[in-house]
Amino acid sequence: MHRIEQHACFGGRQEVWQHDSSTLGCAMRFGVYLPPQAAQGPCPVLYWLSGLTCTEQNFITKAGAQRYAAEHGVILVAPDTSPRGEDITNDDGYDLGQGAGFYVNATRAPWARHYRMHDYVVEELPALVDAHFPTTTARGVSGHSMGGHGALVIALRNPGRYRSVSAFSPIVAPSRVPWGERAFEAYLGDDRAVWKQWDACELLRDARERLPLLVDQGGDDEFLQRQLRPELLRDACAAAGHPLELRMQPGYDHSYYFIASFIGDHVAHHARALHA
Ligand SMILES: N[C@@H](CCC(=O)N[C@@H](CSC=O)C(=O)NCC(=O)O)C(=O)O
Repeated sequence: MHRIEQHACFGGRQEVWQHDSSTLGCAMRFGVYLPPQAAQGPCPVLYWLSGLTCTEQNFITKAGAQRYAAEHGVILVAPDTSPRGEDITNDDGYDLGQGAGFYVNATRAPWARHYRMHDYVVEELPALVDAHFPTTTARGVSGHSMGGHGALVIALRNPGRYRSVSAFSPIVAPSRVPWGERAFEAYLGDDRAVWKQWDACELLRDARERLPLLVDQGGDDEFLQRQLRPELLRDACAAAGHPLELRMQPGYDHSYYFIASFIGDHVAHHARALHA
């Protein structure tokens, strides 16, 4: 593993690292923000999962989260959104292949060989982060859009592994919207029963842990009705008795301007659980 960027930032350091991933079978990059408190001792980690078309750069350059991570003494880790490389299967569309890993473990050829973003985010990356940086065992997970889906599904599939979860504009029911249907058919095949294992609204029914969900959704989001459908999450949480704070934010779109406007609330939400 080697460092490819280092910048002073709010008294701490924003870094980008590259390593060879055994899970994905390719080189991967991730951003890590080390708050000033990390120079004195271990800090908890908030994992951020970005959306379609993103790399490790979008969140670290656009969300403005470092200010709040420095305030709360939280390490931020932001991985890329898929395996990458010329020899890695891709698609011409922005919503499949590189930049669109959907945080699942693909089971279908030709995707299954490299597209294992769930295991990368849940197993390999935290082990690497914990070995190289001053971390405590407390972890939270958050993300945007495809990454919001990833955060919800990863928390629901792995009870006990995360202390907090939140999402911006998440794809809450990928089995029922075009982005998710296209990705799941390619990565998982056409058996929709299998898709349910990767769909937050389905997983909520039998969740073994009831971590409170904080979700922000822009009211003027261009993807609101066709791809995101937050009402399905509201209904699934109500039916399962799962705690949800769904905040509709009038006038906000799907962009990182929206994320930057409310990321402080999300970092504070995670910090409360991670420092408890
Ligand atoms: N029409 C866009 C679609 C890509 C897009 O909007 N990506 C979002 C996430 S969408 C859901 O996962 C994003 O975060 N983009 C990067 C950014 O910095 O804003 C296109 O064709 O690119």
